[in-house]
Amino acid sequence: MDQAPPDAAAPAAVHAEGIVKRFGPTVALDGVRLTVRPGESHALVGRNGAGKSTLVSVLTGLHRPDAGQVSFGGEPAPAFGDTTAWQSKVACVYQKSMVVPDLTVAENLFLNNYGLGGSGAGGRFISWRGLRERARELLSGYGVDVDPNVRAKDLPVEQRQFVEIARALSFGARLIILDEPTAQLDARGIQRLFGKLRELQDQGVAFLFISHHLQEVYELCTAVTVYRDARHVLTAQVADLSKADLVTAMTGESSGKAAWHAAGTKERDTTAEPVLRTEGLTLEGEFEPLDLAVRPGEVLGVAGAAASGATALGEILAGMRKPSGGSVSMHGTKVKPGSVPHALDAGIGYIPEDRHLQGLVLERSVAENATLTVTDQLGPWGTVLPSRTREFARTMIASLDIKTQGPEQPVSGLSGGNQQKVVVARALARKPSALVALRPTAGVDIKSKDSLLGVVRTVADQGSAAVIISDELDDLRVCDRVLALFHGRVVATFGSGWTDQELVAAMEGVGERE
Ligand SMILES: Nc1ncnc2c1ncn2[C@@H]1O[C@H](COP(=O)(O)OP(=O)(O)OP(=O)(O)O)[C@@H](O)[C@H]1O
Repeated sequence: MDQAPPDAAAPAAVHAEGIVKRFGPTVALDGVRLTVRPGESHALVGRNGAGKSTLVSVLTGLHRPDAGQVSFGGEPAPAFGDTTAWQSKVACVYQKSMVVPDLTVAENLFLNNYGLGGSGAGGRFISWRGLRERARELLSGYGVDVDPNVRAKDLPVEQRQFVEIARALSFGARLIILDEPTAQLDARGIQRLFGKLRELQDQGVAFLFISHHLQEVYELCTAVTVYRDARHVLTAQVADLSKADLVTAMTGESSGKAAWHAAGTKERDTTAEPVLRTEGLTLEGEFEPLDLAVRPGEVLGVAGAAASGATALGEILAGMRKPSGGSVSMHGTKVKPGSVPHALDAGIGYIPEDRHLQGLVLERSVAENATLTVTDQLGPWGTVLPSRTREFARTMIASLDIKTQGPEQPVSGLSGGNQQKVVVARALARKPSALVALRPTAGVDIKSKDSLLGVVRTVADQGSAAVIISDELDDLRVCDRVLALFHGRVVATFGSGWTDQELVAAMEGVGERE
């Protein structure tokens, strides 16, 4: 941490005090506070459901708090509903893009703000050339090297985030909230993002950083605030707080060492017939022909960063995409390619990466979502008995530690990490013979991560096969064997006992090991 210390005398970039927010019977925030100083990079951490996203909604004017005050730069927050005024104070870069995919970078930068880009005619006439020039100036002013003529949808995630940050700064905001900004970035992308954030901090921009990756908190942030069960627990300088103390503050328990369910805990029959097999499986432009064999009791890891082809592999195994060649078989029988129902019938359970697009029906209850794939087992002759659905959901809620008011609560009212657990519950509901998980712990807190990966390990120990596709080292630690994919090619194979450095190097295409 080599940044200059934030100016303690200057008014806080944001100060929130006594914030209370209720959703029906749920108290999401119970009198919490937060202060972020100019030029500071401040982490907000806590377990799933602790109240982080709710605070972000309050700080960005999306939710009106039931009690408490917010100020920016020493001035009271704008009136509720005055969107333009809020935009001039604060912006949040979400995992989900806020830019309009079909518009160019320049258009996105000056969306609702054309006067700035044009001739100053108050937005009545748009000077496209002026717009582009102004966009170029603005981006280079913040040191962002992105072509303003490119459509937003063609930008890599990292550059899209830069554009969103530049856009917020152009509205006058001096506080940027980053909600899990590294979720879709590879190691180099993360370093570039962090480099950019440090530069902006030196110019006095303040960041509130929300992440479940504690090592990123230690790398980037100067201060940290912990919420637990809707309450403020601690604010400290990162340098003064050990990781163990931070985890204790988050969980309320003395942490000890996380009990990772290590690979190879049980003797396996290495001659058993594979449950899941691929032969010459390939998707042109994504990955080269791949022969995989996953035996009962085995967890196979496929390690690969964004452009490795790993995601496409997972989607093909789940029947969501068609391969351009080769086959997938279950217990020796070929599975019809590109068909989710056939994959399900063959016994393949799938935990998708994006819970919103592929996982959940948000307005339906936890119970309904958790049982979507097993409605045929919930009552006689195709009926669905609500009592059985609820009972099933209760078991899942308990075993996965899902924080919810109960099985009847709509999934839209759950925190992000708890929604992800419902997706996992749904995949497990059918008791799959092969479980395919794509970055299963994205957005899940450190303690839940442990129990979730433990569930995958248990499913395998009970005789199923499991494939975990991820670039998260913690996800891969439960695996018995890990293949590293780089640009669509297996570049290394690891048994247990790999080091973080070796695996990262292989995923980045700079280390080879057979
Ligand atoms: N719209 C809503 N309706 C009902 N309850 C809600 C709503 N939004 C949030 N909650 C509840 O408020 C609590 C805090 O949720 P919040 O999303 O702020 O947690 P979080 O700390 O961001 O969690 P995560 O790390 O999982 O994203 C949770 O119990 C959640 O179920």
